[in-house]
Amino acid sequence: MDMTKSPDKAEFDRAVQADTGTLAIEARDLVKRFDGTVAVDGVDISVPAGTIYGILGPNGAGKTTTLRMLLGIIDPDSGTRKVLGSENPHAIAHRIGYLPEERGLYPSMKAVDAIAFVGSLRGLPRAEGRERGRKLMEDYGFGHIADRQIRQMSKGQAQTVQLLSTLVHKPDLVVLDEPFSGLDAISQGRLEKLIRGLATEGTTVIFSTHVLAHAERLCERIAIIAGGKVPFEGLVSTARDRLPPQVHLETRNLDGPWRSALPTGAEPQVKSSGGALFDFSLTGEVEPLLAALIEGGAGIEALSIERAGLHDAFVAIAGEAAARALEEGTAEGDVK
Ligand SMILES: Nc1ncnc2c1ncn2[C@@H]1O[C@H](COP(=O)(O)OP(=O)(O)OP(=O)(O)O)[C@@H](O)[C@H]1O
Repeated sequence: MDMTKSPDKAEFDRAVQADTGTLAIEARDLVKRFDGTVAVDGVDISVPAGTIYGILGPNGAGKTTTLRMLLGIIDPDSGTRKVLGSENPHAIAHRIGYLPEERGLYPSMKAVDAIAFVGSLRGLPRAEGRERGRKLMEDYGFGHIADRQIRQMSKGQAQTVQLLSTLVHKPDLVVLDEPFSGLDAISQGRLEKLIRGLATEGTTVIFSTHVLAHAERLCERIAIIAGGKVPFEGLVSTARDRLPPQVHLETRNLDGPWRSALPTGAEPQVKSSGGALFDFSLTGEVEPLLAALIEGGAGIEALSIERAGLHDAFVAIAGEAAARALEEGTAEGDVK
């Protein structure tokens, strides 16, 4: 599906620009081939400034390649990208923090020195980097290991230090490639909090993930990517609204005039107590349904109406195979 021409996306972009005048990232129709094989095939991305954005897809979908094109590490074969208002990502590198998929800091460096070193690559004087690095470590609850060498740290601790190093020069945009991979449940929760805090302070965050729950909890907008294509780009709520809400209804009575208010095909499961259970998709408004149930004497015992979750929306948008690949790519220990 060509989302560039999708009315809801075009409308949202216009609304975003009218509201804030700012998209931190605007990429259109990015294409990248490796040895003749298309890795990324027409990706569109619109990230409003100060928001959290997720690129969601299974292994090999094209997430890293997309992020690298946005950063200017590789150039697209075609398409356009504008990052923090610039069409040349290198010109604004000092305003970006990047956690690459490949992890690694110098093992012999102390944490504060490693953070200062990464900051210096983005133009921050080392002494200031060390000072800020210590503060970042303390704020994160890592003050007690600020002077420990990277080699003496656990994998998760070292990864967190690397993440903090991407923030030391106070970037306007933070790009995180699979930041949750390899972290235990508690560290993942703390990272979610850190990301939320960044956005609250006005920093734009874009991250890739193959775990739906992180995207669902954190993001305002997402791109769903599968096989290099983006079948959905937009608000998480818009993705969820692709599917009708699900109604679960329990009634004391089995029959009555109220039954005509239920969609055709909503077959009851008869309860031994005489009532019935119904599960069906809400096709119209809630109020008329509720009125018909009450006035028609259904005897409501329980009623819940649930919006579709991102998982079901993902299946509807990207298909069963992509959803299975997403789940299979979820490494053991990943927290959902
Ligand atoms: N430098 C490269 N040379 C050749 N093929 C590449 C290169 N980089 C990526 N690819 C291929 O492009 C496709 C997309 O890879 P990419 O790393 O962007 O996916 P991803 O969604 O980030 O997956 P993962 O989570 O596994 O890293 C894959 O088929 C991959 O094998």
